[in-house]
Amino acid sequence: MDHRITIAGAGSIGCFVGGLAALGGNRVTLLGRPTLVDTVATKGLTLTSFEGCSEAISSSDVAVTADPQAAFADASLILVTVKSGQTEEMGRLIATHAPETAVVVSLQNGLDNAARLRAVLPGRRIHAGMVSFNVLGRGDGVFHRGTSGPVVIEDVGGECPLFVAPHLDLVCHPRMDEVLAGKLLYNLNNALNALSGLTLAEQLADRRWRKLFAAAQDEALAVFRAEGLAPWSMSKIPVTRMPRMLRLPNFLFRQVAKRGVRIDRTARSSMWEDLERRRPTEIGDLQGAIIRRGEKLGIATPVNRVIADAIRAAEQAGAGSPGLSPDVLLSRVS
Ligand SMILES: NC(=O)C1=CN([C@@H]2O[C@H](COP(=O)(O)OP(=O)(O)OC[C@H]3O[C@@H](n4cnc5c(N)ncnc54)[C@H](OP(=O)(O)O)[C@@H]3O)[C@@H](O)[C@H]2O)C=CC1
Ligand SMILES: CC(C)(CO)C(=O)C(=O)O
Repeated sequence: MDHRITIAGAGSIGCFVGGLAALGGNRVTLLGRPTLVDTVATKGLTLTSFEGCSEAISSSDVAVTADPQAAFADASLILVTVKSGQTEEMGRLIATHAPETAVVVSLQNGLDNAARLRAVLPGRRIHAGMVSFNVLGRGDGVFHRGTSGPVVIEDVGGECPLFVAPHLDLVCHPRMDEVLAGKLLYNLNNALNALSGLTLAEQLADRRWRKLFAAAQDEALAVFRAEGLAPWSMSKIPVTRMPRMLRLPNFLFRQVAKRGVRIDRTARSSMWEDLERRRPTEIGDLQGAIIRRGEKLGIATPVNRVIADAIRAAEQAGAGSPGLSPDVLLSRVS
């Protein structure tokens, strides 16, 4: 079915998913900041991918505006793609401007963005969602996908708002708490990648960074286990086995990693981009979620705390990625 889709917060994920949805025949409107509006209105979008594909979407095939009233007026499906810190604000814009019948899907990282939307949009149809792949903006309306994986949308009582979008693998799942817990386990590396200043491929090639990532995952897995939550695996490698895999020596890790998420040479975490652009990061919704849940359960999370503190220091310094050595963090956790 063709939808009238509004992208609520057009940045990396919003432009990529929205652009492909436009290519799939949906009527798409991007709600974005004025600079993005100017760029897309003049240059359209160019979407490239680690698989080598490249799609151009002309400005006549996708509407773009900074005006929430115009963006939401006749939406049938709203994809929320703002950072977690802006969820409530975007929810309130939806409450004011969007038809009651519009279905809302959160395509954000973190565990509870759909719940936050439900709190500001009572009575509306809200679905959690999860984008497993990475997208970075390259300027001039170009957005590049650097890793593999599906988009997962919550099946609520047999209803799941799928839409046509070439190149996207869209799937439904009834247990988004498990899917989002599985994604959070990957996202625990966002901060490490941002602190390293390296590409994901360079950073994960270094066993010292992988040991930090594994230790952060161990803490999160202990929290999820205590909560009775079984995290979903995004790749053929069961997510519960990832800490062991990450600790392998380089030559073995390289072999096993071939079965996991595919990563191209340019990909970096969205948190790296946040630091570089001097924007607040989502650390409170990633490491922070594990720290808070651990506190409630009496489970210690010292590694995630060290990582979160380092990100907060980098945010305050406002100088982009600090380009830390993993040894600095390892000395703080041991
Ligand atoms: N990038 C990635 O690879 C991935 C990201 N995600 C998740 O997806 C979500 C979105 O991330 P990402 O796409 O990177 O974020 P971006 O910051 O690139 O995109 C969000 C955009 O929305 C804009 N925005 C916020 N509020 C408004 C508003 N009221 N009106 C118009 N524009 C607005 C923001 O502008 P401004 O910055 O000025 O506020 C920003 O440009 C996050 O939760 C992230 O964790 C998930 C998987 C991968
Ligand atoms: C890198 C990736 C795909 C997984 O951690 C991500 O979600 C992000 O950059 O925010």
